[in-house]
Amino acid sequence: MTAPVLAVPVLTVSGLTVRFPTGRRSTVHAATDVSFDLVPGRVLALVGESGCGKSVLAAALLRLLPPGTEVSGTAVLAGGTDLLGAPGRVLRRSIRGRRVALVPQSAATALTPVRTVRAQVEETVAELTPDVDRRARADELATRVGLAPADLDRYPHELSGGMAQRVVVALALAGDPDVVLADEPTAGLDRPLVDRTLRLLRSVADRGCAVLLITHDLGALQRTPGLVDDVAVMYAGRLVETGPADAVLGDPAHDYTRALLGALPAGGLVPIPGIAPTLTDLPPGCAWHARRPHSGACDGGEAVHVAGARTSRCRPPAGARC
Ligand SMILES: Nc1ncnc2c1ncn2[C@@H]1O[C@H](COP(=O)(O)OP(=O)(O)OP(=O)(O)O)[C@@H](O)[C@H]1O
Ligand code: NI
Repeated sequence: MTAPVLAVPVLTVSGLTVRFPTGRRSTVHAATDVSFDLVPGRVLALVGESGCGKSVLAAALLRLLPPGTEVSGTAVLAGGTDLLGAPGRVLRRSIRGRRVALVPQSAATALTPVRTVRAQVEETVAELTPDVDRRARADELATRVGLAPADLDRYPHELSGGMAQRVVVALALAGDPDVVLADEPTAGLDRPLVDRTLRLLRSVADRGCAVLLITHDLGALQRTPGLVDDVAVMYAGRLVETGPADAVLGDPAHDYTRALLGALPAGGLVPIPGIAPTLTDLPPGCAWHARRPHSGACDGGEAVHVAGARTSRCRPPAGARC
């Protein structure tokens, strides 16, 4: 019997906490004590309702949050650089785009309308890898994301939404990053394009990148098994459940994950009960418990239960040790 190959993370996020002071007594608790690993060749989907802190998490990792934001915790790349602690100069020169790249939410706003796509891709190539032939590299990146090199000679408005989305993935791949953070890359796309974009990100991981896919489209993950490897469920700024995708989506441990799945067409379109908490005014203890006090599905505590590769707050997954 061969021993299992241990996956070595390329990015280890520990205790990431983000606070936006918004007034004399008011603070947005956008992310609280978030920990996860990103592993080469794997896609981790970060899911949760609108406003739960997903985008803030990605922006924190790239240090794109406004001045005055309070960020604590660590996010350590293989080799030792802490994304949250490294000087801005180091981030700009050797990390952003080169080791950690972002696929933004909207291709339309990421691309300049007045220049051809080729000009924009070649500019990024020249900036990140000045020694390579930029035209050849741009063509290679286009092919890699499923575009014809001739497509690059068009202006952004001449591309379909799906093609524009491919261009921003090509831009993210230009510096050959180890980590790709994709923030709602399928927002506003129709179902075939959602599936195509997700398959593209799967192929990016299959070539060795670690991918964080932020999405609230749980349905897309459910209808194509194998698209993502792992799932982290975020609620009110905290990860309430993490684990392999088939386990989390097929047999959720946390009541909130069950509620999210139940709100999908396949789950019966049951609205998530109660209202999402305000992140300036979180209850002590478990915020989901406060929303569903009589569900019997939560002990109201904050304990993280662990079973193999799965974790769940409040409610143990099968086989958990407490
Ligand atoms: N600069 C800021 N100042 C104050 N609050 C902010 C700031 N940026 C984000 N927030 C708040 O942080 C919380 C988390 O926002 P975030 O954009 O991360 O949510 P999300 O999970 O990505 O939602 P969506 O799925 O709608 O994109 C929200 O309450 C938001 O209003
Ligand atoms: Ni709870």
